[in-house]
Amino acid sequence: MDIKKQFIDGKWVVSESNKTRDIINPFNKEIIARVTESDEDDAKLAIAAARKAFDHGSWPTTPATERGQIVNKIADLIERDKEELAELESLDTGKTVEESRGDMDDIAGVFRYYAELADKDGGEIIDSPIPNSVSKVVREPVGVCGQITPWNYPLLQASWKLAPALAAGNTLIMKPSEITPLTSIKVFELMEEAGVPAGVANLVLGAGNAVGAELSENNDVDLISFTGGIETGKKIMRAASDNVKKIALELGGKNPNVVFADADFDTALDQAMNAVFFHAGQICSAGTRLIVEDRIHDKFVNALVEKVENIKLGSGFDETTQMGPLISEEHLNKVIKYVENGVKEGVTVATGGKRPEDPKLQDGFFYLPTVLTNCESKMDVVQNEGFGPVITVEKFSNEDEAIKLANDSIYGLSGGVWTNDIAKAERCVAKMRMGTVWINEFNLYFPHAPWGGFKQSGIGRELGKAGLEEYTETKHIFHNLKPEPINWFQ
Ligand SMILES: NC(=O)c1ccc[n+]([C@@H]2O[C@H](COP(=O)([O-])OP(=O)(O)OC[C@H]3O[C@@H](n4cnc5c(N)ncnc54)[C@H](O)[C@@H]3O)[C@@H](O)[C@H]2O)c1
Ligand SMILES: C[N+](C)(C)CC=O
Repeated sequence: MDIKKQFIDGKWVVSESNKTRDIINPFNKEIIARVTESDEDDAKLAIAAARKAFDHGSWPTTPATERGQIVNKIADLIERDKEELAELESLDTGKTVEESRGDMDDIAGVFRYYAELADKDGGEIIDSPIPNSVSKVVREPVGVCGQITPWNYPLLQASWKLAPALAAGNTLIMKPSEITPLTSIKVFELMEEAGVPAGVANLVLGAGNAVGAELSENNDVDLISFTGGIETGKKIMRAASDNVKKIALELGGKNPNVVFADADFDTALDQAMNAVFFHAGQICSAGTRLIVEDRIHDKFVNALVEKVENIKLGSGFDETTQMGPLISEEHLNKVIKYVENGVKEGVTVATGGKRPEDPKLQDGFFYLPTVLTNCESKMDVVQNEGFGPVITVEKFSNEDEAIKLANDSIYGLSGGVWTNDIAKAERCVAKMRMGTVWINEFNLYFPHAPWGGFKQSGIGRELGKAGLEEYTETKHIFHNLKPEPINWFQ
């Protein structure tokens, strides 16, 4: 089997360590690829290449329009190779190819959005309070950016970092999750084809505690942008403090989905299911905390259980599959323990709560879609991010109680409210402490609107104009048109 390589200073190379890692298909545990395993030394080489390209290369000062054209070309190439990319993503993650195709459309859209935005901020003239002066504000690239991504949306999360970083004129080193590097490798080939100069975009592969830690602590890195779990985020924050790097953190969520009795029942039900069982619940913004008004609670739960029991599990390459496996054995075991713990806390398993018995699913990391009822806000199962196909259900009797339950979390990534009462919806979302709130919708995102978390769900924003600003420094330039001595010290 060919060894897939890392990309440093415009060259595809194997790690000096000569170590490799096998990439596993979570549907059947087959080895689908073998990749070079980068280590700290590879990360240092990649950082040095990015530093050189930033300090001495042309990319930061290339006209923004030209940078935008290259970013746009990357979008063209992603669209050209969409099917190959989608199949790779599904092989690597287990998600259905249909989902992966949707991801690839979103990803191309992200590159196009930032290509378009690249030359739109020409700076700002300030009305200077000082006579005979010009005061202006410009935005410049931050410098060398370390970018670390998770396994659940490998290329989508990468695109949210790559596209704005390149459009703003930075150089970068990306480290994808060691479990799912395949589409990132492919997109670096496309970036090379699109004309991104050598050293501007570097790719290292390998473990977080080696390569990721080096990117986070190295003094030649100016910004670290991370998407992943809260505990890793805390480590990165600590490591980044040595040279006071800029940090952008997109962390987990434990997202409330509040359903009032006056909501459109069938739509709220369908979307509540989609909010958590899509991609087997391995979504930061999954609506894992269902909070239902007591008047409809039993009817809603019964209907949910009936629908959930019909979800079809299988290979992401089977067109009839609705839900694939979890990403790995390690993660499956975490989900099993998470539900077991809930049972010890006193929840009722309304459906699921175990691995499927279907003989065709025994080789994959499958877990049945699970509904847990009789849940209380203080329980670990309600507070901790299980990151699997598991929904907890709580009930409320009035608006204040619904908001209190929704906000009872260390996280603040996203949340939804279902009601046909417009004023009630607006009152609720005004009080919900989350970076994204949906009214009569769940889990929707697009490049134009910012994404990120309140509270411990993160720092900073991706997507939208804010996602580009993360990759810029603001500089004030003051020009005295009539300099004269001050004579203070005479
Ligand atoms: N907020 C968002 O937009 C968003 C999006 C996707 C995923 N997530 C979160 O990601 C998590 C799931 O992803 P995961 O399991 O891959 O997360 P993770 O934190 O285990 O790993 C994420 C990345 O960090 C690297 N890493 C691990 N230890 C490191 C260290 N010490 N220093 C530097 N890097 C290190 C990993 O190798 C991987 O590339 C969930 O919590 C999910 O909510 C958040
Ligand atoms: C940010 N999102 C929703 C694309 C993936 C979260 O895991």
